[in-house]
Amino acid sequence: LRTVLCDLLGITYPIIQGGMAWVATGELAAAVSAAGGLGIIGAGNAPPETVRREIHKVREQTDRPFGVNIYYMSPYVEELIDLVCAEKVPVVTTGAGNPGKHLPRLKAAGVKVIPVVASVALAKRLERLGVDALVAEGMECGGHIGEIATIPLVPQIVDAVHIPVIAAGGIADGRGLAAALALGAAGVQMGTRFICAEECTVHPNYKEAVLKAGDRDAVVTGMPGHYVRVLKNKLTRQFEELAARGASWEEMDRLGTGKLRAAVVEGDVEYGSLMAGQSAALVREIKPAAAIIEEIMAEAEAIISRLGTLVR
Ligand SMILES: O=C(O)COc1ccc(-c2c[nH]c(CNC(=O)Nc3ncc(Sc4ccccn4)s3)n2)cc1
Repeated sequence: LRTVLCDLLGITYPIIQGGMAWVATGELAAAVSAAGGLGIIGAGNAPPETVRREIHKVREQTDRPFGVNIYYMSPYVEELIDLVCAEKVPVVTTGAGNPGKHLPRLKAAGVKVIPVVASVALAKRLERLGVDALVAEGMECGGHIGEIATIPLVPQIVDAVHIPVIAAGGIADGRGLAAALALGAAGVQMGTRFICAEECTVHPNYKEAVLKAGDRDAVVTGMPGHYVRVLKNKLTRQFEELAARGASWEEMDRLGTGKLRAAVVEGDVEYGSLMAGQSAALVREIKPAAAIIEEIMAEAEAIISRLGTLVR
């Protein structure tokens, strides 16, 4: 099962691991890339020297393509663009902002640029600016969410652009990959599923919380324009109280700051921000990244061949 995405990025399987802040370190990205997917380092708000160390970790482990996700609310965006161009990072994904102004430099450095978008308008704007592909992220995803679910969003973006579209949001197994291909996507990006990869370096408590999550535990907190999907815990109840009394964005932001780190590094599952998507309830086991990818590919191929017989 190969798609245009495999040819565009030089990867074996059309599976991208999301560049989650604090979660997607070099260890995880290297394991996913070595297994034939595209591993991505999550730069988050980290300074360039930290990201450079993660890039070198990946390069020590594999020659396969990998990427860096640049979070456009980071104070280090300019330095990170310099870094990925200097390091000739094969792929850059971007989140929470518009990478348009950096495209000329990234393209000149031979970097493939794949922005994450949650709307058709932004998808069209970015295609016109010359990006190589797009991740269409439905609101089932973990972390900051848009307003449109994956099944309606992906085909609308597929219809609106001529570049490859990668489906994200609520996908964690071969059924999700088969569904994404049926929607016209050229591959999938998964975040929550890879939190429970053996090589992911988050605190075991965080992984445990994902394994235990049920269908209704990945709840939306925050306020209009700033919604974030996380696993229900004492922190989400504090956000609910703030929302109930009409707190300002600043108050919400103060409550949320440092909480993702608390969950990832200290394993604080009570008051940390356990960012995860609605697919958490589908993640039942911690496995090596290679096993996760192999299992998803086998399941998707079986479904697609069965669909063939059904249709025939
Ligand atoms: O219109 C424009 O100019 C650009 O507007 C945009 C608005 C939204 C997006 C967008 C949607 N989805 C994404 C990618 N998803 C995400 O970025 N998801 C995130 N989850 C949790 C985050 S919290 C965080 C991050 C770093 C450090 C610490 N905490 S970021 N980006 C992209 C562009």
